[in-house]
Amino acid sequence: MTLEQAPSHTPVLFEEALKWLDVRPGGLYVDATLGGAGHTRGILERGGEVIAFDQDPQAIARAQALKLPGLRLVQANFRHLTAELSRLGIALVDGILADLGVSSYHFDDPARGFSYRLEGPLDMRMGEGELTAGEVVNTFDLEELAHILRTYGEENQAYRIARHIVASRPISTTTQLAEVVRKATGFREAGHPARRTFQALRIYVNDELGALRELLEGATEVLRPGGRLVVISFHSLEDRLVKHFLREHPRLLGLTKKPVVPSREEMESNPRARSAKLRAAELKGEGA
Ligand SMILES: C[S@@+](CC[C@H](N)C(=O)[O-])C[C@H]1O[C@@H](n2cnc3c(N)ncnc32)[C@H](O)[C@@H]1O
Repeated sequence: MTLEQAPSHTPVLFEEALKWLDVRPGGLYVDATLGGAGHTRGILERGGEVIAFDQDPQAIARAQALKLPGLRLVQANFRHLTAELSRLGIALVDGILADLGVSSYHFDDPARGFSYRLEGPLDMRMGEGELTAGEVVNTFDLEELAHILRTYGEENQAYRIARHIVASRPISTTTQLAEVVRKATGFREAGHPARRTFQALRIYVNDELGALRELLEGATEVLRPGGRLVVISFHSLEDRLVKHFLREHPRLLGLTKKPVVPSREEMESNPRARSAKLRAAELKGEGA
């Protein structure tokens, strides 16, 4: 089964996330990444109330249609966590969950431009930002492009790929870009050679690492003492950022020495889960 064919709504590390979040009846939780509402439903089923964020209007609309009691929806980037909560009159919450990145809905919809296997426009915006992957690919200079591919894709052949991109302009679709990368790299490796290029563009277009940093900072301001922060990440850049933040923040107590990873069964049944890493921390008490 390819990534694109994975069931559209299978939440990753479902039981583990709810366990580390320590969901209690009557508690108030933030799901910073609503997506298909899988984790949100789990929290609601355990008696928690949820304020769920998603920057994608389609995710919000799908969840609205479910009319789930105990769920409040916020269409916003999670980097605005504290401002949005204060707009709702909420000072403190009992737990915050973030299941980062794009959802299977994004990969499955060729029009969103996330998949290098499905023909679509070079968009890759999760929310309503202005910058598209097409603009980056077609207007950024060689050095900028190579920097993006190296930094956010950890791509060894960044300069070579960037040179081919510049020489092949204009590039208007996902599969055209994938083909340019394939030619540039000489298709030597296992997996699709465009995977890292697509990851890099997506992270850059959505400023994923900047938003994550602000979410983590915000979380330390709105968690009640003893409240839990649980983050599931899908690539090493995110995981590194989360690991260091949880270790180094003076108000957080790390709960997971090593990241929690999916079972073999979960990895086999849901390919998207393969690279998932969960880390959890607790906000220290006032006197700690
Ligand atoms: C991996 S999916 C979450 C799946 C969800 N946990 C479930 O069980 O269905 C991530 C979701 O978070 C959203 N998202 C990613 N980054 C975001 C951000 N900075 N602010 C708000 N939403 C974001 C995406 O639009 C996507 O719908």
